[in-house]
Amino acid sequence: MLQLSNVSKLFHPGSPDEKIALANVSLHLQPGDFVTVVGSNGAGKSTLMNMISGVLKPDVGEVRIAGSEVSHLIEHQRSRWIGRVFQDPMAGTAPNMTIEENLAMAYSRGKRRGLRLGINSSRRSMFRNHLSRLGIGLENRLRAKVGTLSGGERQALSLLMATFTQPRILLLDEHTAALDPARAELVTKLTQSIVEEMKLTTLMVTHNMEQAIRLGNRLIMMDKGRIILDVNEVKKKTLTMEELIGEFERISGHKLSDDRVVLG
Ligand SMILES: Nc1ncnc2c1ncn2[C@@H]1O[C@H](COP(=O)(O)OP(=O)(O)OP(=O)(O)O)[C@@H](O)[C@H]1O
Repeated sequence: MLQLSNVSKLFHPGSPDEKIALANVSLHLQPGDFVTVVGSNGAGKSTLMNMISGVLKPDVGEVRIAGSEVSHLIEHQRSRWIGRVFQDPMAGTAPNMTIEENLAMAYSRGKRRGLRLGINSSRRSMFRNHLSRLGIGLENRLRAKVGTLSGGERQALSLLMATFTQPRILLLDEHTAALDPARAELVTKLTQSIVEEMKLTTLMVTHNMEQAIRLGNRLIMMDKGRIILDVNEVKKKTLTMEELIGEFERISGHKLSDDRVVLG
């Protein structure tokens, strides 16, 4: 479903600020894979997500989604294949628009102009059905401005919007990191159920090691622009946090330097 082949990205090449963000990264995700991504500060996790979503283009290498080469396509040209939820609850939604307007916008994403429909009663009832699955009462607040929702409610809505049209790839960029523990757990549970139900191919960056081990069927660890550890479903089931951090230090040759790391 997703194939990165020998992808490299260098920022400010040839200058004293030169940074290797991705170094010859290859990654292949099967349909329905749910991969958690961990690593130290500056390891290249966000660059990897940006490379998949089209915010960045590789200097070298190629990106394929569902068999099509998309390396040359910019972000909005890939948007119908990709759903993304960011760390910042303000990022995925339009605060001055209502819940139903936000959902209508998400629903029309990637559709041809003529196929875009406004908000009518059948659409409203479809939105209500989707919202009720979140279990937080948003189905009764269709006309509330999104800016009035709490951070957790906004992230739940962002998740729904990102997955509304069954994207080929779902990118979760530390999407629970800015929430308090109870809200983070709620959004994590919603993520699990939506991903499982829709069988979405998912990549989730997290600084929470416990979450990285508990969720998904595969875990990759990055350091200095490379994937240094790739843990499969069987190994992940028995993996402990101590082993994961020990493996990181053994392979990378240095301590896991992550000022945001959460050990669970
Ligand atoms: N737009 C940019 N311009 C210059 N350097 C950049 C840019 N984006 C990222 N980098 C550099 O590329 C490297 C990888 O950064 P990236 O943000 O992908 O890491 P990360 O793993 O997401 O880190 P963190 O967990 O700290 O957010 C870092 O050295 C970073 O400073």
